[in-house]
Amino acid sequence: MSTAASLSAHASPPPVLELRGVTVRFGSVPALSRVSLRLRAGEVVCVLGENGSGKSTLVAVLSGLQQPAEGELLVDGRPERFRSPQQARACGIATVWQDLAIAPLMSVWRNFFLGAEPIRGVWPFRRLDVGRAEEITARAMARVGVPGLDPGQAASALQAGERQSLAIARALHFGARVLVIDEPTAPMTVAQRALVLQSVVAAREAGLTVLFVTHSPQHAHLVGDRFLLLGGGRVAGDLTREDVDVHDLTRLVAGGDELSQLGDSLRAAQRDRGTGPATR
Ligand SMILES: Nc1ncnc2c1ncn2[C@@H]1O[C@H](COP(=O)(O)OP(=O)(O)OP(=O)(O)O)[C@@H](O)[C@H]1O
Repeated sequence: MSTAASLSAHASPPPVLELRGVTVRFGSVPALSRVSLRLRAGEVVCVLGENGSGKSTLVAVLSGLQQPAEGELLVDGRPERFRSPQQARACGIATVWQDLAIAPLMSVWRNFFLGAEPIRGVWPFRRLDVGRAEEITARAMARVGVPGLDPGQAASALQAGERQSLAIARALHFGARVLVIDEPTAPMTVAQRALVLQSVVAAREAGLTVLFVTHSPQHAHLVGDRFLLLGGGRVAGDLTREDVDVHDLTRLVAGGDELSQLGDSLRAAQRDRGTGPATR
């Protein structure tokens, strides 16, 4: 094997999704400032930060709702420019929004398929295969930790966590590769919150990459492999599970200045160890 061929054979695959120096401004206010991040296959990266730190703007960029003023977005190492959420979806990026738009009067299975329902028979005798649609929906929901759900019931009967699970199950079923989840800030029971976390774990087990935006360091530490800390629209820290325990993470998210200082010293330490990412 030639040197070049052996190098490429051993090169690690590019990140599934990468941002390089992304800046978003609203008027003169930068909501994101030169943000770089890399999402690798099968990892859960949690995004944490105070109100106004840029979390929603980051979600908007990744989901094609907001185009950056500067910087690059790469999918599998290829530069992409999302001009709409459809383009992000076509690249396998599914976003589960806080305030999910569901059709409350339609059944759970109808909401699951939304236009992609299984059909049986041949034209002109084509029929919607309701039995199969219900079976697929029930199986997909069980996979994300909601077993025994009646897929025929109205979606309005679902609680907040179950609605998130439905959206995650849908993304899994329809072949998303990256799941961007904006955890609802609205009050939820512990059981409903647990469902969202369970769905995150199920997505990772299915090999998906997950970017999980949460206000809770405790939730982040339960499911995350890495923690991206935003402060004032900048990446103030990019930490692994080995870097921080849940108490450190909680303290860091609560204290902005300390967070940036710790982020700086951790990045310096990573550079010294040669383990840090090149662009941060
Ligand atoms: N459409 C907009 N027009 C003007 N400024 C905006 C807009 N959206 C966000 N901003 C500003 O950009 C900054 C980042 O906001 P963003 O909503 O991304 O933060 P966040 O971390 O998601 O906050 P929260 O946790 O409160 O949702 C804030 O200063 C916010 O006021």
